[in-house]
Amino acid sequence: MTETRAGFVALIGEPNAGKSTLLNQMVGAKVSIVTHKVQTTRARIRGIAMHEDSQVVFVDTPGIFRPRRRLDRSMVKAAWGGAADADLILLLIEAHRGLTDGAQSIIDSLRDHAGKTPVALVINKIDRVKAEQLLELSQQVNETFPFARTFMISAEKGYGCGDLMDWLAAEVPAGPWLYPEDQVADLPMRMIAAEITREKLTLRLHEEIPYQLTVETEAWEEKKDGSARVDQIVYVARPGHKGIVLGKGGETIKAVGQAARAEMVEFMGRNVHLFLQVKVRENWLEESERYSEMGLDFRDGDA
Ligand SMILES: Nc1nc2c(ncn2[C@@H]2O[C@H](COP(=O)(O)OP(=O)(O)OP(=O)(O)O)[C@@H](O)[C@H]2O)c(=O)[nH]1
Repeated sequence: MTETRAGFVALIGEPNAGKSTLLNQMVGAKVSIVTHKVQTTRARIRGIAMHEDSQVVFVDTPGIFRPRRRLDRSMVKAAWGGAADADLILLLIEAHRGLTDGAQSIIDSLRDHAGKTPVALVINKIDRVKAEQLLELSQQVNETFPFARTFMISAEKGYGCGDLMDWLAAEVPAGPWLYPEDQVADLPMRMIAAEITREKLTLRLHEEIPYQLTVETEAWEEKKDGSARVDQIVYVARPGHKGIVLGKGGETIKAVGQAARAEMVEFMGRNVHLFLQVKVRENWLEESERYSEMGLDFRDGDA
């Protein structure tokens, strides 16, 4: 019997570094929704890649950025918690932007938060620069932190992604798979569906609220006629937000539901019946139970 391996890989980087694009490339499906809107992702499982006998579970974090408001600080804390709990961390930087202030501040935080978790530097978007520039940048960034490895990739074109995947598959710890093989196919669909709805909410609502809401696919039922019934709950952090998400006479949630359903139909290529409910869940960021359901453990909360 061959030995199985499995582990969590946290993707960190400035907004737009290409985390979602890389995930899509590695997982081989449109698991993570690529959007031009910044900071749309929060710590959670974003995709599972099976590579030979390894199961690599990618955890995406919100754009780790410098906190300005209180909410941002708790988001950043959660993001770093997700990163430190992972088996490996990938720091994505953009080749053409180089070592930006934002990237530098993430590297500074890595010193405080990464602990013993190995961090690999992933220089993305190499299709946008010349080779000399790349070597110089790699050297410059490597002087700032003891990265376990450096990869130069183009997430969009797939360059270098195979080597990165080989490395991840070899580096995750030996052990049983975290998700049964037959669930791996199903789990992303539920996550994709939740992500689609969250994206529609983000596009429709004011700036502040989207970071304080989360969407979960509660139930997924396969119908005899080939369609799927999808029940989702939109959790908001404050009672006052419920009304905003619902909108006047339920207008907002209805429009979000229609847009999300249309995208799900297109994505899955079959009919979908989508049911959305809005519930209040205060302090959801601290709810470790929810996070552990997603494969993350936020027990001590001050990682
Ligand atoms: N030229 C080039 N563009 C890329 C590459 N990878 C990603 N992009 C583009 O960069 C933009 C941002 O990519 P995303 O994958 O959404 O970035 P992200 O880090 O997930 O962003 P957030 O979720 O907002 O933090 C998109 O327009 C991608 O098409 C690459 O290798 N080369």
